[in-house]
Amino acid sequence: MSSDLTDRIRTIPDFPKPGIQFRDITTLLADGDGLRDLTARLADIARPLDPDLIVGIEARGFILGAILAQMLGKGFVPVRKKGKLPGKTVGIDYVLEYGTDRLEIHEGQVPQGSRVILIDDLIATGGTAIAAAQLLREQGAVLLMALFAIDLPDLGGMAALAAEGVAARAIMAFDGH
Ligand SMILES: O=P(O)(O)OC[C@H]1O[C@H](OP(=O)(O)OP(=O)(O)O)[C@H](O)[C@@H]1O
Ligand SMILES: Nc1ncnc2[nH]cnc12
Repeated sequence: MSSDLTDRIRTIPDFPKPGIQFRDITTLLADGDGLRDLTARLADIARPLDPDLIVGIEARGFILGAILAQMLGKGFVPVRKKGKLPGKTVGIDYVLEYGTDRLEIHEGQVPQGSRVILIDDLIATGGTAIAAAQLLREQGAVLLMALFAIDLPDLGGMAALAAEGVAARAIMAFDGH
């Protein structure tokens, strides 16, 4: 837990709907020291695992994931929401609070047997990360770890990932929704 980094996260009440405390990483990203310290800590966790690829989840996982991939000298692969990728895709449907959504990657960008680290800015219920993990495993990837800047432990996402056999780490934690 890093209080310095935590202090750089802005909390916006009632966004995008009443009762949600939105943990906004843009204030940390806009702070050069904060961005350097956060990405250094992510890289310290990821580097010893010697991944082949960093896979980031749309949208804020792209920012951290691309920086992490560059720091490690590895490639970056985006997991996008339905219909955004131009090439042939493989995907997975997953259940949201209301209805379903779909995550997709470009076919062939996560080769069978590749050792990958999955990254996103935040884990809440874990639904998004679990769907992405399942998609990667369906491609035959070895999922080394899921990494997050922020965990919301009250929503149980890290526990849900553990129940799926996915190792996971987060740099910061915030109480509440
Ligand atoms: O653990 P979960 O309950 O699945 O929630 C976590 C997801 O929610 C946020 O993305 P959001 O859905 O806001 O999409 P965006 O990054 O495209 O704005 C966050 O960046 C994670 O991807
Ligand atoms: N409280 C929250 N803040 C920012 N992103 C989120 N995604 C899901 N819950 C969130």
